[in-house]
Amino acid sequence: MNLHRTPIPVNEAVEKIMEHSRTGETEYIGINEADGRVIAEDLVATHPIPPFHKSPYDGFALRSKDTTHLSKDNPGRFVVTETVGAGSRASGFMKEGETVRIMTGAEIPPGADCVAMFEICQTEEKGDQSWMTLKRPMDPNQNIILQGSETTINEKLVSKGSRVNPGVKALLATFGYAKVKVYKKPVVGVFATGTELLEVEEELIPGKIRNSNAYMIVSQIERAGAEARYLGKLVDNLPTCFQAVASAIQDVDFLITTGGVSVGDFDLMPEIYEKLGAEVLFNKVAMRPGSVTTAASVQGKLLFGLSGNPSACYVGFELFTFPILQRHLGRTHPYHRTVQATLGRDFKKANPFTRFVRGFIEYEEGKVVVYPAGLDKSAVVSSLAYTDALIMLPGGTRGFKQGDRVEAVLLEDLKGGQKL
Ligand SMILES: Nc1nc2c(c(=O)[nH]1)N[C@H]1C(S)=C(S)[C@@H](COP(=O)(O)OP(=O)(O)OC[C@H]3O[C@@H](n4cnc5c(N)ncnc54)[C@H](O)[C@@H]3O)O[C@H]1N2
Ligand code: MOO
Ligand SMILES: [Mg+2]
Repeated sequence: MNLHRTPIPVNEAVEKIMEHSRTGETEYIGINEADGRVIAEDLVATHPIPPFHKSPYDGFALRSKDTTHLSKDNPGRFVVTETVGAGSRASGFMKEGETVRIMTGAEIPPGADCVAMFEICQTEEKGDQSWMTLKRPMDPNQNIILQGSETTINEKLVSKGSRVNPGVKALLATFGYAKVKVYKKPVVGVFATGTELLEVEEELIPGKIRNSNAYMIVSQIERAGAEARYLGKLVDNLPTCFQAVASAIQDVDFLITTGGVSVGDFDLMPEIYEKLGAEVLFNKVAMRPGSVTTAASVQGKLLFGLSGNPSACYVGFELFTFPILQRHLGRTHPYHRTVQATLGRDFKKANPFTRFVRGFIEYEEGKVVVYPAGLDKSAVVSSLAYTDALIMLPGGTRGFKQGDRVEAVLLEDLKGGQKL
Protein backbone atom coordinates (compact mmCIF):
# COMPACT_ATOMS: atom_id res chain seq x y z
CA MET A 1 0.00 0.00 0.00
CA ASN A 2 1.45 3.34 -1.06
CA LEU A 3 0.70 5.64 1.86
CA HIS A 4 2.10 8.74 0.20
CA ARG A 5 -0.35 10.73 -1.85
CA THR A 6 0.09 14.20 -3.26
CA PRO A 7 -2.92 16.45 -2.73
CA ILE A 8 -3.87 18.71 -5.62
CA PRO A 9 -6.04 21.85 -5.40
CA VAL A 10 -9.77 21.45 -5.97
CA ASN A 11 -9.81 23.52 -9.18
CA GLU A 12 -7.01 21.42 -10.68
CA ALA A 13 -8.87 18.25 -9.82
CA VAL A 14 -11.98 19.61 -11.52
CA GLU A 15 -9.94 20.57 -14.59
CA LYS A 16 -8.41 17.10 -14.83
CA ILE A 17 -11.89 15.64 -14.86
CA MET A 18 -13.28 18.13 -17.34
CA GLU A 19 -10.45 17.31 -19.75
CA HIS A 20 -12.31 14.02 -20.19
CA SER A 21 -15.67 15.66 -20.77
CA ARG A 22 -17.65 15.44 -23.96
CA THR A 23 -21.17 16.25 -24.95
CA GLY A 24 -23.42 13.21 -25.05
CA GLU A 25 -25.62 11.91 -27.84
CA THR A 26 -29.05 13.27 -28.61
CA GLU A 27 -32.50 11.77 -28.97
CA TYR A 28 -36.04 12.90 -29.72
CA ILE A 29 -38.61 12.59 -26.96
CA GLY A 30 -42.25 13.60 -26.63
CA ILE A 31 -42.91 17.04 -25.14
CA ASN A 32 -44.56 15.43 -22.09
CA GLU A 33 -41.32 13.68 -21.21
CA ALA A 34 -39.23 16.83 -21.62
CA ASP A 35 -39.35 18.28 -18.09
CA GLY A 36 -35.87 18.80 -16.71
CA ARG A 37 -34.19 17.60 -19.91
CA VAL A 38 -31.62 19.68 -21.80
CA ILE A 39 -32.55 20.78 -25.30
CA ALA A 40 -30.08 19.85 -28.02
CA GLU A 41 -31.20 22.41 -30.59
CA ASP A 42 -32.07 26.08 -30.35
CA LEU A 43 -35.74 26.71 -29.78
CA VAL A 44 -36.68 28.89 -32.72
CA ALA A 45 -39.97 30.71 -33.31
CA THR A 46 -41.73 28.90 -36.16
CA HIS A 47 -44.19 31.79 -36.47
CA PRO A 48 -44.61 35.27 -35.03
CA ILE A 49 -46.29 35.77 -31.65
CA PRO A 50 -49.00 36.69 -31.85
CA PRO A 51 -49.53 35.13 -35.26
CA PHE A 52 -52.20 37.79 -36.05
CA HIS A 53 -53.15 41.24 -34.72
CA LYS A 54 -55.28 40.44 -31.71
CA SER A 55 -57.43 42.10 -29.12
CA PRO A 56 -56.18 42.27 -25.52
CA TYR A 57 -59.69 43.13 -24.27
CA ASP A 58 -63.34 42.30 -24.57
CA GLY A 59 -64.73 45.34 -26.37
CA PHE A 60 -65.43 46.87 -29.77
CA ALA A 61 -63.07 46.98 -32.74
CA LEU A 62 -63.18 50.25 -34.66
CA ARG A 63 -61.50 52.41 -37.27
CA SER A 64 -59.66 55.06 -35.27
CA LYS A 65 -60.26 57.61 -38.00
CA ASP A 66 -64.03 57.36 -37.29
CA THR A 67 -63.39 58.49 -33.70
CA THR A 68 -61.10 61.51 -34.04
CA HIS A 69 -63.87 64.07 -33.46
CA LEU A 70 -65.59 62.26 -30.56
CA SER A 71 -66.10 63.77 -27.12
CA LYS A 72 -68.67 63.75 -24.28
CA ASP A 73 -70.67 66.39 -26.12
CA ASN A 74 -70.15 64.81 -29.47
CA PRO A 75 -70.55 61.04 -29.10
CA GLY A 76 -70.32 58.69 -32.05
CA ARG A 77 -72.86 55.96 -32.77
CA PHE A 78 -71.62 52.83 -34.57
CA VAL A 79 -73.49 49.94 -36.14
CA VAL A 80 -72.48 46.62 -34.62
CA THR A 81 -72.06 44.34 -37.62
CA GLU A 82 -71.07 41.08 -35.88
CA THR A 83 -69.51 39.44 -32.85
CA VAL A 84 -66.12 37.76 -33.01
CA GLY A 85 -64.86 35.47 -30.25
CA ALA A 86 -61.31 34.11 -29.87
CA GLY A 87 -60.83 31.46 -32.52
CA SER A 88 -63.30 33.06 -34.98
CA ARG A 89 -62.69 35.66 -37.66
CA ALA A 90 -64.75 38.59 -38.87
CA SER A 91 -66.61 37.94 -42.10
CA GLY A 92 -66.15 41.29 -43.78
CA PHE A 93 -64.02 44.42 -44.15
CA MET A 94 -64.95 47.15 -41.68
CA LYS A 95 -66.50 50.22 -43.26
CA GLU A 96 -67.05 53.75 -41.99
CA GLY A 97 -69.40 53.93 -39.00
CA GLU A 98 -69.19 50.22 -38.27
CA THR A 99 -67.91 48.32 -35.27
CA VAL A 100 -67.45 44.64 -34.34
CA ARG A 101 -67.96 43.18 -30.88
CA ILE A 102 -64.66 41.49 -30.21
CA MET A 103 -63.43 39.25 -27.41
CA THR A 104 -59.98 38.98 -25.87
CA GLY A 105 -57.68 36.93 -28.10
CA ALA A 106 -59.75 37.34 -31.26
CA GLU A 107 -58.21 38.51 -34.52
CA ILE A 108 -58.73 42.20 -35.28
CA PRO A 109 -61.22 42.47 -38.16
CA PRO A 110 -59.72 43.71 -41.41
CA GLY A 111 -60.14 47.49 -41.66
CA ALA A 112 -60.23 48.01 -37.88
CA ASP A 113 -57.19 49.43 -36.08
CA CYS A 114 -58.22 49.91 -32.43
CA VAL A 115 -60.32 48.38 -29.68
CA ALA A 116 -62.48 50.23 -27.14
CA MET A 117 -63.08 48.25 -23.93
CA PHE A 118 -66.69 47.43 -23.06
CA GLU A 119 -66.35 49.63 -20.00
CA ILE A 120 -66.19 52.85 -22.06
CA CYS A 121 -68.92 51.91 -24.54
CA GLN A 122 -72.69 52.12 -24.32
CA THR A 123 -74.82 49.72 -26.27
CA GLU A 124 -78.43 49.73 -27.34
CA GLU A 125 -80.44 47.14 -29.14
CA LYS A 126 -83.53 47.27 -31.28
CA GLY A 127 -84.77 44.02 -32.71
CA ASP A 128 -81.86 42.30 -34.43
CA GLN A 129 -79.79 45.46 -34.72
CA SER A 130 -77.45 46.85 -32.09
CA TRP A 131 -75.48 50.07 -31.84
CA MET A 132 -72.53 51.18 -29.81
CA THR A 133 -71.91 54.72 -28.60
CA LEU A 134 -68.42 56.03 -27.85
CA LYS A 135 -67.54 59.41 -26.35
CA ARG A 136 -63.79 59.61 -26.84
CA PRO A 137 -61.30 59.38 -29.67
CA MET A 138 -59.10 56.34 -30.14
CA ASP A 139 -55.56 56.19 -31.49
CA PRO A 140 -54.42 53.97 -34.32
CA ASN A 141 -53.22 50.62 -32.83
CA GLN A 142 -54.72 51.48 -29.46
CA ASN A 143 -55.45 48.25 -27.58
CA ILE A 144 -54.11 46.00 -30.28
CA ILE A 145 -51.45 43.38 -29.75
CA LEU A 146 -49.70 43.62 -33.07
CA GLN A 147 -48.70 40.52 -34.98
CA GLY A 148 -45.07 39.69 -34.14
CA SER A 149 -44.87 42.26 -31.33
CA GLU A 150 -43.70 39.57 -28.91
CA THR A 151 -41.50 37.51 -31.21
CA THR A 152 -40.84 37.42 -34.91
CA ILE A 153 -40.53 34.31 -37.03
CA ASN A 154 -37.13 32.57 -36.84
CA GLU A 155 -36.20 34.38 -33.66
CA LYS A 156 -34.08 32.23 -31.32
CA LEU A 157 -35.91 32.09 -28.01
CA VAL A 158 -34.02 29.50 -25.98
CA SER A 159 -30.48 28.34 -26.67
CA LYS A 160 -29.51 24.73 -27.00
CA GLY A 161 -28.04 23.54 -23.72
CA SER A 162 -30.90 24.99 -21.66
CA ARG A 163 -32.97 22.93 -19.30
CA VAL A 164 -36.68 22.53 -19.96
CA ASN A 165 -38.67 24.32 -17.26
CA PRO A 166 -42.39 25.09 -17.39
CA GLY A 167 -41.69 28.27 -19.38
CA VAL A 168 -39.56 26.48 -21.98
CA LYS A 169 -42.24 23.84 -22.21
CA ALA A 170 -44.87 26.50 -22.92
CA LEU A 171 -42.71 27.75 -25.80
CA LEU A 172 -42.18 24.25 -27.15
CA ALA A 173 -45.96 23.84 -27.21
CA THR A 174 -46.53 27.32 -28.69
CA PHE A 175 -44.33 26.51 -31.65
CA GLY A 176 -45.51 22.97 -32.24
CA TYR A 177 -42.51 21.07 -30.97
CA ALA A 178 -44.43 17.83 -30.22
CA LYS A 179 -41.07 16.04 -30.30
CA VAL A 180 -38.09 17.66 -28.67
CA LYS A 181 -34.43 17.02 -29.44
CA VAL A 182 -32.63 16.57 -26.13
CA TYR A 183 -29.33 15.20 -24.91
CA LYS A 184 -29.47 11.60 -23.74
CA LYS A 185 -29.12 11.19 -20.02
CA PRO A 186 -25.75 9.69 -19.14
CA VAL A 187 -26.09 6.41 -17.26
CA VAL A 188 -24.21 6.50 -14.00
CA GLY A 189 -23.54 3.19 -12.25
CA VAL A 190 -23.25 3.13 -8.46
CA PHE A 191 -21.57 0.53 -6.25
CA ALA A 192 -21.39 0.88 -2.50
CA THR A 193 -18.40 -1.01 -1.09
CA GLY A 194 -17.96 -2.16 2.49
CA THR A 195 -18.43 -5.41 4.40
CA GLU A 196 -20.19 -3.39 7.10
CA LEU A 197 -23.09 -2.41 4.85
CA LEU A 198 -26.66 -3.55 5.30
CA GLU A 199 -29.42 -2.77 2.86
CA VAL A 200 -32.23 -0.45 3.82
CA GLU A 201 -34.70 -3.24 4.63
CA GLU A 202 -32.27 -5.17 6.85
CA GLU A 203 -32.29 -5.12 10.67
CA LEU A 204 -29.42 -3.27 12.25
CA ILE A 205 -26.90 -5.68 13.83
CA PRO A 206 -23.79 -4.91 15.91
CA GLY A 207 -20.81 -3.71 13.90
CA LYS A 208 -22.84 -3.01 10.79
CA ILE A 209 -24.52 0.09 9.38
CA ARG A 210 -27.06 0.64 6.66
CA ASN A 211 -25.82 1.68 3.27
CA SER A 212 -26.91 5.28 2.98
CA ASN A 213 -24.40 6.45 0.39
CA ALA A 214 -25.84 4.50 -2.51
CA TYR A 215 -29.29 5.98 -1.96
CA MET A 216 -27.89 9.44 -1.46
CA ILE A 217 -25.76 9.26 -4.61
CA VAL A 218 -28.65 7.94 -6.68
CA SER A 219 -30.60 11.00 -5.55
CA GLN A 220 -27.73 13.31 -6.38
CA ILE A 221 -27.40 11.76 -9.84
CA GLU A 222 -31.08 12.26 -10.46
CA ARG A 223 -31.00 15.79 -9.10
CA ALA A 224 -28.20 16.40 -11.60
CA GLY A 225 -30.49 15.26 -14.45
CA ALA A 226 -28.67 12.00 -15.21
CA GLU A 227 -29.84 8.38 -14.99
CA ALA A 228 -28.71 6.43 -11.96
CA ARG A 229 -28.21 2.69 -12.00
CA TYR A 230 -27.66 1.24 -8.55
CA LEU A 231 -25.59 -1.90 -9.06
CA GLY A 232 -25.60 -3.13 -5.47
CA LYS A 233 -23.26 -3.27 -2.51
CA LEU A 234 -20.01 -5.15 -2.50
CA VAL A 235 -18.13 -6.75 0.40
CA ASP A 236 -14.48 -5.78 0.69
CA ASN A 237 -13.13 -8.70 -1.29
CA LEU A 238 -10.69 -8.00 -4.09
CA PRO A 239 -11.75 -10.53 -6.74
CA THR A 240 -15.44 -9.82 -6.17
CA CYS A 241 -14.99 -6.04 -6.33
CA PHE A 242 -12.63 -6.21 -9.28
CA GLN A 243 -14.99 -8.41 -11.28
CA ALA A 244 -17.98 -6.24 -10.45
CA VAL A 245 -16.25 -2.98 -11.38
CA ALA A 246 -14.61 -4.39 -14.52
CA SER A 247 -17.88 -5.68 -15.89
CA ALA A 248 -19.98 -2.65 -14.87
CA ILE A 249 -17.73 -0.27 -16.81
CA GLN A 250 -19.00 -1.81 -20.05
CA ASP A 251 -22.62 -0.94 -19.29
CA VAL A 252 -22.48 2.64 -18.03
CA ASP A 253 -21.19 6.06 -19.06
CA PHE A 254 -19.71 6.81 -15.63
CA LEU A 255 -19.12 4.59 -12.63
CA ILE A 256 -19.21 5.72 -9.03
CA THR A 257 -18.01 3.63 -6.13
CA THR A 258 -18.26 4.74 -2.54
CA GLY A 259 -15.83 3.62 0.13
CA GLY A 260 -12.51 1.83 0.04
CA VAL A 261 -10.42 4.66 -1.39
CA SER A 262 -8.26 5.44 1.61
CA VAL A 263 -5.26 3.55 2.95
CA GLY A 264 -6.96 0.93 5.13
CA ASP A 265 -6.35 -2.80 4.84
CA PHE A 266 -9.75 -3.26 3.22
CA ASP A 267 -9.64 -0.15 1.04
CA LEU A 268 -9.45 -1.99 -2.25
CA MET A 269 -10.14 0.68 -4.83
CA PRO A 270 -6.49 1.71 -5.39
CA GLU A 271 -5.60 -1.91 -6.20
CA ILE A 272 -8.62 -2.28 -8.43
CA TYR A 273 -7.63 0.80 -10.46
CA GLU A 274 -4.17 -0.68 -10.84
CA LYS A 275 -5.48 -4.08 -11.95
CA LEU A 276 -7.79 -2.37 -14.43
CA GLY A 277 -4.85 -0.45 -15.88
CA ALA A 278 -6.76 2.76 -15.17
CA GLU A 279 -5.09 6.15 -15.37
CA VAL A 280 -5.53 7.72 -11.93
CA LEU A 281 -6.23 11.43 -12.43
CA PHE A 282 -5.82 12.18 -8.74
CA ASN A 283 -6.17 10.34 -5.47
CA LYS A 284 -5.91 13.17 -2.98
CA VAL A 285 -7.49 16.60 -3.12
CA ALA A 286 -6.58 19.53 -0.89
CA MET A 287 -10.06 19.77 0.57
CA ARG A 288 -12.18 18.69 3.49
CA PRO A 289 -14.21 16.59 3.47
CA GLY A 290 -13.43 14.25 0.62
CA SER A 291 -9.65 14.53 0.57
CA VAL A 292 -9.36 10.90 -0.48
CA THR A 293 -11.67 11.36 -3.49
CA THR A 294 -10.14 9.57 -6.44
CA ALA A 295 -10.88 9.79 -10.14
CA ALA A 296 -9.56 7.43 -12.77
CA SER A 297 -10.02 6.91 -16.47
CA VAL A 298 -10.32 3.50 -18.06
CA GLN A 299 -11.50 2.46 -21.52
CA GLY A 300 -12.63 6.04 -22.16
CA LYS A 301 -14.86 6.02 -19.08
CA LEU A 302 -14.42 7.86 -15.83
CA LEU A 303 -14.51 6.12 -12.48
CA PHE A 304 -15.22 8.17 -9.40
CA GLY A 305 -13.92 6.66 -6.19
CA LEU A 306 -15.89 8.67 -3.69
CA SER A 307 -15.15 8.39 -0.02
CA GLY A 308 -17.19 6.07 2.16
CA ASN A 309 -17.77 8.81 4.71
CA PRO A 310 -21.22 10.19 3.83
CA SER A 311 -20.40 13.90 3.92
CA ALA A 312 -17.20 13.37 1.96
CA CYS A 313 -19.07 11.26 -0.57
CA TYR A 314 -21.76 13.93 -0.97
CA VAL A 315 -19.29 16.76 -1.48
CA GLY A 316 -17.10 14.70 -3.82
CA PHE A 317 -20.07 14.10 -6.10
CA GLU A 318 -21.18 17.73 -6.25
CA LEU A 319 -17.69 19.08 -6.92
CA PHE A 320 -16.33 16.48 -9.32
CA THR A 321 -19.08 14.32 -10.81
CA PHE A 322 -21.81 16.94 -11.17
CA PRO A 323 -20.00 19.17 -13.72
CA ILE A 324 -18.98 16.39 -16.08
CA LEU A 325 -22.55 15.09 -16.05
CA GLN A 326 -23.76 18.58 -16.94
CA ARG A 327 -21.27 18.77 -19.80
CA HIS A 328 -22.41 15.36 -21.03
CA LEU A 329 -25.94 16.67 -20.85
CA GLY A 330 -24.98 19.56 -23.10
CA ARG A 331 -25.31 22.25 -20.45
CA THR A 332 -23.46 25.38 -21.47
CA HIS A 333 -22.72 26.24 -17.83
CA PRO A 334 -21.82 22.93 -16.24
CA TYR A 335 -20.88 24.15 -12.77
CA HIS A 336 -23.01 24.87 -9.76
CA ARG A 337 -23.76 28.54 -9.36
CA THR A 338 -21.82 30.21 -6.57
CA VAL A 339 -22.80 33.30 -4.64
CA GLN A 340 -21.05 35.71 -2.30
CA ALA A 341 -22.66 35.32 1.09
CA THR A 342 -22.31 36.37 4.69
CA LEU A 343 -21.40 33.66 7.16
CA GLY A 344 -24.31 33.31 9.60
CA ARG A 345 -22.29 32.04 12.55
CA ASP A 346 -18.70 31.48 13.61
CA PHE A 347 -16.81 28.55 12.17
CA LYS A 348 -13.82 28.40 14.44
CA LYS A 349 -11.95 25.36 13.22
CA ALA A 350 -9.05 26.27 10.94
CA ASN A 351 -7.89 23.86 8.28
CA PRO A 352 -4.90 23.86 5.94
CA PHE A 353 -7.18 22.58 3.16
CA THR A 354 -10.20 24.30 1.60
CA ARG A 355 -13.25 23.26 3.52
CA PHE A 356 -16.70 22.72 2.01
CA VAL A 357 -19.05 23.10 4.93
CA ARG A 358 -22.53 21.75 4.38
CA GLY A 359 -24.86 24.67 4.87
CA PHE A 360 -28.12 26.34 4.06
CA ILE A 361 -28.98 29.70 2.60
CA GLU A 362 -31.21 32.32 4.19
CA TYR A 363 -32.15 35.71 2.77
CA GLU A 364 -32.07 38.29 5.53
CA GLU A 365 -32.79 41.96 4.93
CA GLY A 366 -31.68 41.72 1.32
CA LYS A 367 -28.50 39.82 2.17
CA VAL A 368 -27.58 36.24 1.36
CA VAL A 369 -26.60 34.59 4.63
CA VAL A 370 -25.27 31.06 4.80
CA TYR A 371 -25.34 28.89 7.93
CA PRO A 372 -23.46 25.66 8.60
CA ALA A 373 -25.97 22.79 8.77
CA GLY A 374 -25.20 20.77 11.88
CA LEU A 375 -22.07 18.79 12.65
CA ASP A 376 -19.23 19.36 10.24
CA LYS A 377 -17.42 16.04 10.12
CA SER A 378 -16.68 13.85 7.17
CA ALA A 379 -18.43 10.88 8.80
CA VAL A 380 -21.63 12.81 9.48
CA VAL A 381 -24.82 12.04 7.60
CA SER A 382 -27.43 14.03 9.56
CA SER A 383 -26.48 17.54 8.39
CA LEU A 384 -26.98 16.62 4.74
CA ALA A 385 -30.76 16.72 5.08
CA TYR A 386 -30.56 20.50 5.66
CA THR A 387 -27.90 21.19 3.07
CA ASP A 388 -28.73 23.35 0.11
CA ALA A 389 -25.31 24.95 -0.30
CA LEU A 390 -21.66 24.27 0.36
CA ILE A 391 -19.84 27.02 2.21
CA MET A 392 -16.37 27.30 0.74
CA LEU A 393 -13.86 28.26 3.42
CA PRO A 394 -10.34 28.73 2.08
CA GLY A 395 -7.57 26.81 3.83
CA GLY A 396 -5.39 28.69 6.29
CA THR A 397 -4.46 29.07 9.88
CA ARG A 398 -7.52 30.85 11.18
CA GLY A 399 -11.17 30.09 11.65
CA PHE A 400 -14.04 32.21 10.33
CA LYS A 401 -16.34 34.64 12.10
CA GLN A 402 -20.00 35.42 11.80
CA GLY A 403 -20.29 38.25 9.26
CA ASP A 404 -17.29 37.15 7.16
CA ARG A 405 -17.74 37.24 3.39
CA VAL A 406 -17.68 33.71 2.03
CA GLU A 407 -18.44 31.96 -1.22
CA ALA A 408 -21.34 29.50 -1.26
CA VAL A 409 -21.94 26.82 -3.87
CA LEU A 410 -25.69 26.60 -4.49
CA LEU A 411 -27.15 23.11 -4.80
CA GLU A 412 -30.91 23.53 -4.67
CA ASP A 413 -33.63 25.58 -3.04
CA LEU A 414 -35.11 23.66 -0.13
CA LYS A 415 -37.20 26.23 1.63
CA GLY A 416 -40.62 27.52 0.91
CA GLY A 417 -41.38 31.19 1.47
CA GLN A 418 -43.74 33.47 3.33
CA LYS A 419 -47.17 34.44 2.12
CA LEU A 420 -46.75 37.47 -0.15
N1 LIG B 1 -4.62 6.38 8.11
C1 LIG B 1 -5.52 7.09 7.46
N2 LIG B 1 -6.80 6.83 7.66
C2 LIG B 1 -7.75 7.52 7.00
C3 LIG B 1 -7.37 8.56 6.13
C4 LIG B 1 -6.01 8.82 5.93
O1 LIG B 1 -5.61 9.71 5.18
N3 LIG B 1 -5.12 8.06 6.61
N4 LIG B 1 -8.34 9.30 5.52
C5 LIG B 1 -9.56 9.42 6.24
C6 LIG B 1 -10.52 10.12 5.47
S1 LIG B 1 -10.21 11.76 5.27
C7 LIG B 1 -11.63 9.53 5.00
S2 LIG B 1 -12.81 10.49 4.23
C8 LIG B 1 -11.88 8.11 5.11
C9 LIG B 1 -12.17 7.54 3.74
O2 LIG B 1 -12.46 6.22 3.84
P1 LIG B 1 -12.79 5.32 2.58
O3 LIG B 1 -13.18 6.15 1.44
O4 LIG B 1 -11.71 4.36 2.41
O5 LIG B 1 -14.13 4.62 3.01
P2 LIG B 1 -14.33 3.37 3.96
O6 LIG B 1 -13.11 3.10 4.70
O7 LIG B 1 -14.91 2.30 3.15
O8 LIG B 1 -15.46 3.93 4.90
C10 LIG B 1 -15.29 5.10 5.66
C11 LIG B 1 -16.48 5.29 6.58
O9 LIG B 1 -17.65 5.45 5.81
C12 LIG B 1 -18.63 4.48 6.13
N5 LIG B 1 -19.31 4.06 4.92
C13 LIG B 1 -18.77 3.43 3.88
N6 LIG B 1 -19.65 3.18 2.94
C14 LIG B 1 -20.81 3.66 3.37
C15 LIG B 1 -22.13 3.67 2.84
N7 LIG B 1 -22.40 3.15 1.64
N8 LIG B 1 -23.11 4.26 3.56
C16 LIG B 1 -22.83 4.79 4.76
N9 LIG B 1 -21.59 4.81 5.31
C17 LIG B 1 -20.61 4.24 4.64
C18 LIG B 1 -17.82 3.34 6.70
O10 LIG B 1 -18.57 2.48 7.48
C19 LIG B 1 -16.73 4.10 7.45
O11 LIG B 1 -17.21 4.49 8.69
O12 LIG B 1 -10.77 7.43 5.61
C20 LIG B 1 -10.13 8.09 6.71
N10 LIG B 1 -9.09 7.25 7.19
O1 MOO C 1 -11.57 12.73 2.83
MO1 MOO C 1 -11.96 12.90 4.36
O2 MOO C 1 -13.56 13.22 3.93
O3 MOO C 1 -11.22 14.52 4.15
O4 MOO C 1 -12.55 13.52 5.77
MG1 LIG D 1 -11.31 3.17 4.31
